[in-house]
Amino acid sequence: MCQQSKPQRLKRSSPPPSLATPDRTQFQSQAPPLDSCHRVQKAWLASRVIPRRRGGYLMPGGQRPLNKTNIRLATTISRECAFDLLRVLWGLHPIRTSLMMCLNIVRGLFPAFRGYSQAMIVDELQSLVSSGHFTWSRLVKLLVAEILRRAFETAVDSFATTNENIVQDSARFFVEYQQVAQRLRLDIPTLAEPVVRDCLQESDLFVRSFSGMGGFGLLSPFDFVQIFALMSELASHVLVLLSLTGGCANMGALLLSVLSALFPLFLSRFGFTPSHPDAPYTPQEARTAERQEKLRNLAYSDCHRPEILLFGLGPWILQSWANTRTAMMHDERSTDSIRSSLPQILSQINVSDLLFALQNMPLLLMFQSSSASLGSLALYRSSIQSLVFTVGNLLTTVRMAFQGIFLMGAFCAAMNIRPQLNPPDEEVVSYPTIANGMKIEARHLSYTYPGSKDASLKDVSFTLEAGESLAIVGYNGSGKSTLAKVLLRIIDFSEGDLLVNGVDIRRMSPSEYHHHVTTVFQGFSKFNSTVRENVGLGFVQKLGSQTAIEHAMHLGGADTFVHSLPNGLKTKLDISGFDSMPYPSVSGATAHGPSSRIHHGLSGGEWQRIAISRAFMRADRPEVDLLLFDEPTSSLDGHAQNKVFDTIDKVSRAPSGEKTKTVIFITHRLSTARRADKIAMMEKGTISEFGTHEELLKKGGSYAALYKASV
Ligand SMILES: Nc1ncnc2c1ncn2[C@@H]1O[C@H](COP(=O)(O)OP(=O)(O)OP(=O)(O)O)[C@@H](O)[C@H]1O
Repeated sequence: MCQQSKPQRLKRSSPPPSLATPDRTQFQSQAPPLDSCHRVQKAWLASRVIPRRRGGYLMPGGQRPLNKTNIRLATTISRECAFDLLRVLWGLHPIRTSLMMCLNIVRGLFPAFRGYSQAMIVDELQSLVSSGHFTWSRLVKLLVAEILRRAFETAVDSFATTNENIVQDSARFFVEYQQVAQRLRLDIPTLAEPVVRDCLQESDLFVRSFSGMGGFGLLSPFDFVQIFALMSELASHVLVLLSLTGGCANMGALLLSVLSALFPLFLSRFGFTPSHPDAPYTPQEARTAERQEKLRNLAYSDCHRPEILLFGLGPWILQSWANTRTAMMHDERSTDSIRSSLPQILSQINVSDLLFALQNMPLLLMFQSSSASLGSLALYRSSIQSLVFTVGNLLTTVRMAFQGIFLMGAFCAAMNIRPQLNPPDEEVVSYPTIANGMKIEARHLSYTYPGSKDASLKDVSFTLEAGESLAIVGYNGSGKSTLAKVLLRIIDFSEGDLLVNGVDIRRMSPSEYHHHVTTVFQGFSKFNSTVRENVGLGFVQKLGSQTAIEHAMHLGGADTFVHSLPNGLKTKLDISGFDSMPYPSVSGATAHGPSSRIHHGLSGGEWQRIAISRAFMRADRPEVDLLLFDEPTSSLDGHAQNKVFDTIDKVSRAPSGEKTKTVIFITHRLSTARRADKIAMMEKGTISEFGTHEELLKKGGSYAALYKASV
């Protein structure tokens, strides 16, 4: 299957007609050889082209017209990915899946079998009546036999449904897991590509089709089994009809039969059909569902992406999501097993359906003197109706399957998108550790944001020795944060070189590099969670350690106000500024405990202290060589600000006083900037002045002017 092979790297190349701008990224055309995954990507992309509309692409989820080109593309996708994907899904539960296929084919035979069996009953009754030896006991016996047959059918149906649910659940877990994992792997530049976003959106639709969220074109691979069932049903009806000889043209009897066929409908309208209320949502299930959704959103969220990448939260999110998903599936399965108990099976026997057995009574009475076989008449009638119905169903299913193939293609293509910042496997080098922190050499760096006309970084060059501290200052919009993101390997640069400890940063795996840095972003994340998680996620391995979290909060100056919060570390923080609504439960009580209703808001400065504490969760770890803070104290009072910079200084040194970490901070407070060993003055995307505070003052340039203005 595609996702088992090496993921494809995205590159800029000549765009397809619908992605007309030359800068747009599309799936890489690696030639030669054009491997199977790439063929799927190309076929999926081509299927979105709107014919005769230059540059026109279908919206994600848009229906592909049934034409020659799309049939060819669907065939390519099926050949390259569908069968492999089905094989992997089959491998999750080989026996149950085989059973599911067989049972579906058997279930397809039920309607014809039912009609045939009823015809036999009717014929039997006809011969009883015409022979003049009519006895009620014989009739009751036949009806009981029919009811038992129906009960058997229902039991098989129920077993098949339970089996199918188990198979579908594991398949669903598999595809959802793959999807969430892939989302977490992707970096910001990759996710910024429109074609990647569309692909992920269609892939998401495919994954959702496993949840039974129907709609046209949403057909999971396991629903394809339905096609087999329908075909076996169709074949059985055709066989029955072929086996019937001649036709009885008694219109009155046919009319009577049609009216009696409508009778069950009346019954269901007046509430005789058993209802199947949804299982109530317990508070525990509500909490699990809420957490699962929250983690899924976190994996999908763009605003949290930098910190997820930087703090390496991918595996933690994935694991936590998998735990909640498994718990939910366990709950659903136990509900299913309760449902499949004997009384439940019996209650599923449809009363109105059973009455079908009585439908032929009027016919019998009418034809008791006739030599015509009532059974064959009834069978002929029901087979014709079923045949028409089955053909209609089959056509709809095939049309949905056709659309489903393209969504499956999107899923296979999405699984093979390679994060742009990841170096090719053959070029990867490990992060080289050197003494005293991280040495950074930037040479003529330039960067333009996608879609922007002007470069945000232009010809940026500087060298920072390991253990040195650098303050980046400058006017708003001069490129300071952009430079920070480039240095943190959150975004790429278009031109120039960036060496870290003497090695090209582009040759390092970003996730490995991120182990050696910690940061506070200017627009840091506010997680919709407890204080504990908001701080502890800075070093997820210590998330369970109260001591580590307390220590980080102490360094970040957050301990005092956190201790005064109603639930201390367990206080849920409100990121929206609005109280979140409690989750309703069946009993009318909230799904949360009493304390969890409290979502506490924080001031800007308090949030900033939480973000600083998060960075301090790992700042003093030996493997962390670079501390980068983008305006970390912009909301703090002067006293707190000095304390934070004292702490940064302390953390960046060994107990002996020797510098062990490189520090970079961006600030607008020049009184703070002068604490740094070096200062970079940024103007219009470039470093206009670089040196010590004294050197720059002496120079009398932009920095000196800015400094004089600030004091
Ligand atoms: N995502 C983006 N897409 C396009 N342009 C961007 C984006 N982010 C920033 N820019 C532009 O890049 C330039 C540099 O922005 P940057 O955030 O690096 O400035 P800054 O020096 O950090 O500003 P401030 O002091 O206000 O924080 C600005 O002109 C800004 O408009």
